[in-house]
Amino acid sequence: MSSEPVNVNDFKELARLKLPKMYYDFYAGGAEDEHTLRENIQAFCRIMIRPRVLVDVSQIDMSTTILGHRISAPILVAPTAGHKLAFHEGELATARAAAAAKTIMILSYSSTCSIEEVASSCNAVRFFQLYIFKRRDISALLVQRAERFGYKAIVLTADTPRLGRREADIKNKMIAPPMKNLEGLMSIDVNSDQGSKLETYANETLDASLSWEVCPISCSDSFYFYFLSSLGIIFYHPQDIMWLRSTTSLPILIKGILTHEDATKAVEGGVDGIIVSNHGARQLDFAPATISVLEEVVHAVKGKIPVLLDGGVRRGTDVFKALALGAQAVLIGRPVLFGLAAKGEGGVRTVLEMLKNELEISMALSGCPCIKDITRSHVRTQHDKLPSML
Ligand SMILES: Cc1cc2nc3c(=O)[nH]c(=O)nc-3n(C[C@H](O)[C@H](O)[C@H](O)COP(=O)(O)O)c2cc1C
Ligand SMILES: CCCCC(=O)C(=O)O
Repeated sequence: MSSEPVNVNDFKELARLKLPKMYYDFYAGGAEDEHTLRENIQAFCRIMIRPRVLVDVSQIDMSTTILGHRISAPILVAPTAGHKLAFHEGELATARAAAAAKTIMILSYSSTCSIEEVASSCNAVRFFQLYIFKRRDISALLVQRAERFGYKAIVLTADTPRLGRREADIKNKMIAPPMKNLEGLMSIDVNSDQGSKLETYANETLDASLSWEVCPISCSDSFYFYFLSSLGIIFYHPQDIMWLRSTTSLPILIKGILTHEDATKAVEGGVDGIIVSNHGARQLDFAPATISVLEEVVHAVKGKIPVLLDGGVRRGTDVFKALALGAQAVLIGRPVLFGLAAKGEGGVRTVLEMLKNELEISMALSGCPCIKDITRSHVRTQHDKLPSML
């Protein structure tokens, strides 16, 4: 491509030209037939915006607050593995770009720069994404390191009891990117010579028994516990989430929720936020497009905790649509990786700026000067029956 990129999608082609095929496929690919990968994008296209005119939009304020942290726009950096496969400075470059954009970066546990290196590289607000390993002591240690180094929340990814079948990675015999946080704790080498080594590594190490299973809350020394149980009232809590809580005082968000059933369990389980996500369509093919189930989750949550969304966000209008359907903010995954591969830190900055600029113009042209002005009535989904469609 000879000309400069003018939108986020242009970065994908630039990245393809720069990256070795194995890495490009790893970043771009989805699970199996990639039906959900396409749907994540196409479902946004089926939603129309209902603009209002003659609203004073001479000042647009995109700033918002997530878990008490003020950011310049509701667009966060999603946790993604292996940034050094894209650019030699890896997550340090991404973190600096997030700081420049005044937004939050969620660092993947499988980052190629460590929790500590990223913390000292910039003053972006950072969250830390976690998987729970069979070796729980290692997960607990990572959480404690993140907390000590100033990360502000733990994002527990719940959609990966096993790694999805990413067929390009299987064909390419994808190797696991070097995971700096695990140095000295766990080997990422696998014996197998077949298929995706990343998949083998993940399936050997991640704890697939993680569940919502509940146990009675253990506060046996509490007067209230005796009092309430004497009335037959007992509180039950999901024990795995309780375990995570016991390792940290940070807020916990659950990433990978797609149904009202799980959203309700998350609220009852006392988590601090939900990320509606299908892991960028890399796990279960034929999982629904995230934007198509956002409202279902938002209704179940009833405003008790923040709901965020990722998957297929490529335009400012996509951000606008997600906010109209009840998300507090969105996360972007691949656009950041493609920006990083194409132009390093500057590429990630440009990607974030492009989306912010597009959101700004979408708000202006829809008659929404502030984030809170974006409401459900600013979009029309295929399920809405409006007089204009009858
Ligand atoms: C190359 C790649 C690596 C990823 N690694 C992780 C990860 O380590 N942990 C995680 O929770 N999600 C991971 N994800 C999923 C993202 O956090 C996010 O859900 C997804 O990329 C959003 O969709 P989008 O790429 O269409 O924006 C990864 C996604 C990609 C593309
Ligand atoms: C075991 C590392 C998994 C990284 C990941 O979540 C992804 O590639 O989607």
